Amino acid sequence: MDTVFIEGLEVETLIGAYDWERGIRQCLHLDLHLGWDIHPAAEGDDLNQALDYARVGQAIERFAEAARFELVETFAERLAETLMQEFGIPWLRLRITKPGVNPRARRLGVEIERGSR
Ligand SMILES: Nc1nc2c(c(=O)[nH]1)N=C([C@H](O)[C@@H](O)CO)CN2
Repeated sequence: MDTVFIEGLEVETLIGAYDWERGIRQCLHLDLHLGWDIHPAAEGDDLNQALDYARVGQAIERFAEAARFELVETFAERLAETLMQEFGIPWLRLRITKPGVNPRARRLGVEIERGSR
């Protein structure tokens, strides 16, 4: 299956399991690969047939704005459900990196794949 992707998207949200994290907003880095058949959009040169990555980005911003989770796992699961439902995405891979947690690690976070190709 073809994919539409968004890499290195930064969002601010309330996220964290510790008390000191419940009163601040932190940055998460998102990489998404979204399964989508691009043929209909390409044949008609028609945005209405495309998975509009601008609209997906806006939906992610809205989701992050409202989210109040402790774990990046929960953020990932709920965001995947939201995007698949709202846009009819059949499959996605989502990687979430939480910067600044461990200075000895280059990156840490979670990666999930949901749906079927
Ligand atoms: N697997 C996870 N481990 C940890 C998480 C998490 O969301 N998933 N969160 C924390 C803390 O919130 C940490 O990020 C604070 O710096 C610790 N481990």
